[in-house]
Amino acid sequence: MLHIPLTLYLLLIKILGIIALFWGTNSTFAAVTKTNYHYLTMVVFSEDHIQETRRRGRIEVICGSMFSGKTEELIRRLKRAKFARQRVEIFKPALDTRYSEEEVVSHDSNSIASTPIDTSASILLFSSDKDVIGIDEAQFFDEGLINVCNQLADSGVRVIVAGLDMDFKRIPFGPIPALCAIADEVTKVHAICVKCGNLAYASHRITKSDKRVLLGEKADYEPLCRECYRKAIEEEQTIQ
Ligand SMILES: Nc1ncnc2c1ncn2[C@@H]1O[C@H](COP(=O)(O)OP(=O)(O)O)[C@@H](O)[C@H]1O
Ligand SMILES: Cc1cn([C@H]2C[C@H](O)[C@@H](COP(=O)(O)O)O2)c(=O)[nH]c1=O
Ligand SMILES: [Zn+2]
Repeated sequence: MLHIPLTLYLLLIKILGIIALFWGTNSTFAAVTKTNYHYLTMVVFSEDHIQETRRRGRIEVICGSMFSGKTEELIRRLKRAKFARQRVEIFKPALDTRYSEEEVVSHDSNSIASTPIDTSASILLFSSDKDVIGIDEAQFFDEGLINVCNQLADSGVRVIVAGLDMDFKRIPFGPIPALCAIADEVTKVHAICVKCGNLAYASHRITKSDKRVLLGEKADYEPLCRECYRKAIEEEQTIQ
């Protein structure tokens, strides 16, 4: 097959796509080229850049199990906002001292400076004149966070919230479910199930403890898919 570089191929498809859009006939060529054009623009040019840079209030939620990449995705969006010279502030619950007291840190050691706070009300105190607010580990905040996020978004701020959607028992965690309901956009991310390699959606607790809040990482939790989670719980129940 003729080897054309990807960029040239994309350009060609784009030009053909534009011709096909104007052509407007129902010929097979037009239909196929239009489909290709829409598919490629969807897949290759999927960055929603306008939403990122235009100052418009909105709530984005990034949720999923442990190790699913929530913090990495949060840091990625916040760093891009900083590159766009937007005024960014990041909060995390003061109780989350796992990797650092001052920074938001991912399992892969990506980090960004943050302000640790005890209650959601403090967010409003530190958010004047900000364009973008990031909040990590939001499951640990009080229910007041829902109103705080709405207030910020209504006043034109882009709010990006990351947090666990479920606790280790798979019960919806803290303010996250309500935040998903009021969000403009929800991104559900997945880890890899450590037992079978499928997509994981739950955080199975390995350590023996029934407390809802138990800070930890790989020694205490493992990401599992639905089937492996069910089997793990069944095994635990037969041992008891
Ligand atoms: N089972 C796993 N599945 C996916 N990523 C994993 C797994 N175990 C470790 N990781 C690492 O965790 C990183 C994601 O970390 P992070 O963004 O802090 O996740 P989260 O905030 O959702 O807990 C991945 O890039 C990967 O390097
Ligand atoms: C499931 C579950 C988790 N936690 C804790 C464990 C970690 O310290 C954080 C989650 O961090 P991550 O960035 O999502 O990996 O929450 C908890 O206290 N209770 C739970 O049920
Ligand atoms: Zn599995």
